[in-house]
Amino acid sequence: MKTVTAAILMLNGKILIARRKKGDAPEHKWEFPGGKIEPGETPEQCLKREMMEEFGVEVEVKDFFCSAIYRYQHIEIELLAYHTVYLEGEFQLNAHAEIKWITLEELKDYDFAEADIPIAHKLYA
Ligand SMILES: Nc1nc2c([nH]c(=O)n2[C@H]2C[C@H](O)[C@@H](COP(=O)(O)OP(=O)(O)OP(=O)(O)O)O2)c(=O)[nH]1
Ligand SMILES: [Mg+2]
Repeated sequence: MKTVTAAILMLNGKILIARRKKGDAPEHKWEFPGGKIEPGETPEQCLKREMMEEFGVEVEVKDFFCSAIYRYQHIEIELLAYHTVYLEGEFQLNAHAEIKWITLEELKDYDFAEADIPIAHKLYA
């Protein structure tokens, strides 16, 4: 099982969501950005690194929010979601098709990766 981190990033009352690229399974789905933990990394270090790699922004990783385990056809992942705070940097799209800032109410209108659905529900509840 792969452990994957995901960022819950709120700014000005909106939450960041990112759409996966074509060819990047689960392709075209929306997610809370992040990525796989590398050897020797804490989840917090991983998420800070991923936000820099994927968007060129600095974040501070705060409290753990929730986790979800999901088995895709080729990979089983444990997704660890953390609250994060934006620190600095202009958002660049280094790894995603697009990003959006949406209200929590709007989460239900987006087609999220299966593993993210419980996280989105918990945020909206
Ligand atoms: N980061 C992230 N990955 C997710 C989410 N939901 C979900 O199913 N995944 C899956 C997709 C992948 O199978 C796996 C990790 O994806 P990833 O593509 O972000 O990994 P990574 O940034 O480390 O990228 P790479 O080095 O593997 O290219 O977790 C999510 O909300 N955030
Ligand atoms: Mg990623």
